[in-house]
Amino acid sequence: MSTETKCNPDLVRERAKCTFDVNELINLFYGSEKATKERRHFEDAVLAVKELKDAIPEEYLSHKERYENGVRKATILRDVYRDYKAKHNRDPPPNQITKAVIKDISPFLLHNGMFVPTIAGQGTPEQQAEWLPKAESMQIIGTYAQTELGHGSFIRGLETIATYDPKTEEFVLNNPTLTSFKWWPGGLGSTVNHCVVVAQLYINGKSHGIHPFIAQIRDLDTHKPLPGVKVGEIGPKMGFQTANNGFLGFDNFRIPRKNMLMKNAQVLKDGTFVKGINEKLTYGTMVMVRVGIVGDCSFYAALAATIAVRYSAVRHQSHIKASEPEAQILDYLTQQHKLFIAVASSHVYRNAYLWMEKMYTNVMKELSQDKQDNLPELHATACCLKAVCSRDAGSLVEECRLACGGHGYMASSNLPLTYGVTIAAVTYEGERTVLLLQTARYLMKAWMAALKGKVLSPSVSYLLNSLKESKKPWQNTPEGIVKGFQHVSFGKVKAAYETIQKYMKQGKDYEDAWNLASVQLVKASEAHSRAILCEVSWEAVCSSSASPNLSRVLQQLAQLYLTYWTLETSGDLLLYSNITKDDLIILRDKYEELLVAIRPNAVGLVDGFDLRDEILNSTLGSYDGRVYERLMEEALKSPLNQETVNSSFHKYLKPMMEKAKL
Ligand SMILES: CCCCCCCCCCC/C=C/C(=O)SCCNC(=O)CCNC(=O)[C@H](O)C(C)(C)COP(=O)(O)OP(=O)(O)OC[C@H]1O[C@@H](n2cnc3c(N)ncnc32)[C@H](O)[C@@H]1OP(=O)(O)O
Ligand SMILES: Cc1cc2nc3c(=O)[nH]c(=O)nc-3n(C[C@H](O)[C@H](O)[C@H](O)COP(=O)(O)OP(=O)(O)OC[C@H]3O[C@@H](n4cnc5c(N)ncnc54)[C@H](O)[C@@H]3O)c2cc1C
Repeated sequence: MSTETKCNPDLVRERAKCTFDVNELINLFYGSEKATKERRHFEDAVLAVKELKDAIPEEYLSHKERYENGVRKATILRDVYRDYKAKHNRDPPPNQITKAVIKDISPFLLHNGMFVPTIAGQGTPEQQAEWLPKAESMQIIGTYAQTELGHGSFIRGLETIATYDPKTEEFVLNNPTLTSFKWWPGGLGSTVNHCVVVAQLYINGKSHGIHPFIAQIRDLDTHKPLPGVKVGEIGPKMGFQTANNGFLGFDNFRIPRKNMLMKNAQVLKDGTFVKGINEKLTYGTMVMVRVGIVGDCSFYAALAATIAVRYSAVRHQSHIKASEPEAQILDYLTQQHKLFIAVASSHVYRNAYLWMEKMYTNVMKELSQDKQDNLPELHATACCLKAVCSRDAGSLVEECRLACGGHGYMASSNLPLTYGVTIAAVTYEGERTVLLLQTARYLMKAWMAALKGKVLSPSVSYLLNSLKESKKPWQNTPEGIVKGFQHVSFGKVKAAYETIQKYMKQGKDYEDAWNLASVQLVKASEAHSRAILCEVSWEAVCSSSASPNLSRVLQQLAQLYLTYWTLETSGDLLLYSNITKDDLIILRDKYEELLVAIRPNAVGLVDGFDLRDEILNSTLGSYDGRVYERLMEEALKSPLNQETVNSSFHKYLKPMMEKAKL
């Protein structure tokens, strides 16, 4: 981190006000002092590589140049990872240094994030032994090719076909229609030479559902597409410019039988299909990534909050009192209302991620012993938390951007790109509504079980309690608010269920009744997610090992989250819990008190995310607060400022002005 010597005096004052030890917060957030040290050490090693520094900001490069620069840096970064592993005999610690290097999204994201994990999770030991060493060492580069032009959400509707030919013991891959073309996979455009292709399996004319296959699509020496492969890049997007998303189609492209990933289901040499214990295990990589996305949401909220809070401490505009100097914009309560929820939410998502990660690890362990009982709960929980956290994180980043006024609109603030990248998570890895409806299926089943008095899984057991406790008075405590959110979820689950029953009594079949109730079903899932986020984060704060000084501030943040959402969803609480108008007024006052209480620690709290200037990559958010200097320095890098008079003056402006004289 930079020293305080050249720091903006407002930030120096802010840091002096902080009531807790920032290093303690950093160590708590990242797990331990050792974890912090190792992470920083690795980040130092990456940032010491001169070739990773960009000569000019990415925004001035063409689409093609941006990609090429991204690949160049991704390969150097990969060497640093490899060297670290060789030296320390372990992988580098979890870190976000790719943000400092690639800025946008790495063309290797899908290789590391989905290609390798799919081989590890869906391959037999023999298949893992064949491909993992090559993939992990980057002898081969891959992606996860599932989505098609015509289908992304409904994966049973995918049209890519893998027909087994027992004579040659091969699968023949085909994309018979335009809509069957793979569309979106990261790195597919120009980077990868392999992919996991998700395709419909046909044996002797019979369909056996979708399965993952490994296909080599480009020559390893020339990188030319292999015969029978049509592949390319899909063009510019809202973000993900360097992710190199691509399209892909096969024309009678043959792959050996062993290239179907067969941990779950198998095709024997003679074409016999052996079903797996649960066909949904084929969707396993998506579950893993959905859990990871909750963690990503914590990072993006932290990044945006760090930029906006530091900027708001440096920025002065207007007066609170006419007699006093212009105020730091962070002193306006409205600004605190916009920003502190982003700080608080980052902690909430982090705790939810750690909680989900544990659930994921347990279920994976159980699956390895052929025990599947807790898989539905994992799937339902990962779906709704991914859906709610990504949408909320996107909104929080946008609110942080807006809170920086005009300068937040500058690319050099890094907030526009951060928004583009964060909001993508609402769609990828399962579109928000679609995932919430998956959770709703689970909730409806849980509700029916609750009505029968059955024992429910831990994440929905509150439905039973709420059934018993619906008459208890509201309590204006964090625990009371958590219960309140559970009552809202309970009320919405019950209402959605009863709506389905109502339509069925009117003669509709279950599917139509489901569709007619689906707005309510989505809202029930959202309420369920909010109840989980509130409960998990409050419990995490209460059981944390933080010192009293830090613990006080973390509790304030967690209470801010609870109170913010109570006020945001007060209508629901009035409808489904025993909260009263008076309780809401008390909580409104409490919320304002929390903003005021958190205010002196705002800069300390974002320093506690320990995001280096290179990761923030923002003129507005640097540790030293040299906002105006940086804005000007970055503007001067514009190619338009490298010449006094641009040629367009002579070509267009001057002739126009002269014509106007005639
Ligand atoms: C740590 C790593 C983090 C780093 C991140 C790096 C990577 C970033 C990636 C960024 C790039 C993005 C990549 C992608 O987007 S890849 C493509 C992702 N695509 C999707 O997510 C598609 C979404 N659609 C689906 O998942 C399915 O189609 C859907 C679940 C919506 C429906 O499937 P299906 O029609 O087959 O199922 P039903 O609705 O009929 O349900 C039947 C029952 O099956 C249960 N089910 C469904 N899915 C699962 C699952 N994954 N696990 C367990 N069980 C599952 C479902 O609940 C039903 O059960 P019941 O019958 O009991 O109700
Ligand atoms: C940046 C980015 C990167 C991606 N990377 C990859 C990748 O590497 N590999 C890959 O395979 N894919 C990738 N994808 C694709 C992504 O997984 C899909 O776009 C996503 O799953 C959504 O599917 P869709 O585009 O078909 O949306 P659609 O399903 O067409 O959604 C459109 C609308 O229809 C609604 N809808 C659809 N079905 C239902 C339903 N059953 N009930 C109610 N409403 C419904 C949705 O809610 C939404 O409002 C990526 C996408 C993005 C944006």
